[in-house]
Amino acid sequence: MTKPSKPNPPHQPTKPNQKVVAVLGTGKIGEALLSGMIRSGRAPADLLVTARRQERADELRTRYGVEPLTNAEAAKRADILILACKPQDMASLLAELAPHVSTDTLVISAAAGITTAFIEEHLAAATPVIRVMPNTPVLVDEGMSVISAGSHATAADLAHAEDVFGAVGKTLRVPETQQDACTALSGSGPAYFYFLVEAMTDAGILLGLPRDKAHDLIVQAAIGAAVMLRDSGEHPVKLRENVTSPAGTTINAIRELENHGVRAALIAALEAARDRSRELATGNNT
Ligand SMILES: NC(=O)C1=CN([C@@H]2O[C@H](COP(=O)(O)OP(=O)(O)OC[C@H]3O[C@@H](n4cnc5c(N)ncnc54)[C@H](O)[C@@H]3O)[C@@H](O)[C@H]2O)C=CC1
Ligand SMILES: O=C(O)[C@@H]1CCC=N1
Repeated sequence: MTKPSKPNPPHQPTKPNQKVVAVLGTGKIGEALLSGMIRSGRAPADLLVTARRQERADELRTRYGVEPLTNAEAAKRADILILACKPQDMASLLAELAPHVSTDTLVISAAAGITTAFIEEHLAAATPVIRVMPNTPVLVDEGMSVISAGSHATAADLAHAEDVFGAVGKTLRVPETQQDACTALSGSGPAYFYFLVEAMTDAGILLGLPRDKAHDLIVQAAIGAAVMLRDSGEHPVKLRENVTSPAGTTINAIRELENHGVRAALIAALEAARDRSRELATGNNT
């Protein structure tokens, strides 16, 4: 593949060292990242977005003051491209971008399953590519973004990725071989907690509580438990034991969770998510 060069004149960022970042595919995670970058102090003038529908482009301009462009224009102007389309749309997006991405553009994919090798094959040789698996709590600056370098990404490229994603939560570097597992645990992770809250709220209804009270109680229990998990330094088993009084209420609930195979269900669920991530690797899986 021939090596395209950057257009002249380049986009001028508002700060001399500020990279221009483009989000290509501004759905749920793309918009969450965009809003996070703005909250973290990036000027809307240094942020570019692309959207397939005009209505969506107008919405993003109004909401964030960013400039919606075509994918080709964004690829020409940005220093960093964040690809946030579905894995199934990745091949066609890359085909559209390839003639316009120069080898000094950092390409970051947030798509589940899609490997850095797959992206590298579609772009000019030596294009730096990084795979990142964020999660939706980037919306509240409590995201977890798991980062792996492709074969041409440098330490400076990784630092740029950590700069972008670190502004909206934590980051963790892993070998790319662990990305499918991390996608199952962390990328999809928030959904499991929402599912548990939903189910426990239903349990509260069964026990006769109004839905809003049941919801508030479970959400606060979740927040308290999460903060203790993060800050107490205690193992989760110890934290659970501290709640579980002899001949008390909690142990009766735990026995039912074990009887119903909840632990095994969670292990199977995450394995299924990991397998789906692997299936999506080629992007052509519906
Ligand atoms: N939703 C989540 O919690 C997470 C999603 N991801 C990944 O992020 C990606 C997007 O997921 P969602 O935001 O949930 O999906 P979504 O369906 O909300 O967003 C995808 C967006 O990409 C746009 N798009 C598709 N092809 C395009 C193209 N050629 N040019 C410009 N825009 C294009 C669509 O119009 C849509 O707005 C997926 O690859 C997913 O694996 C990663 C981590 C977490
Ligand atoms: O469900 C999905 O495929 C995406 C990737 C991780 C979270 N959401």
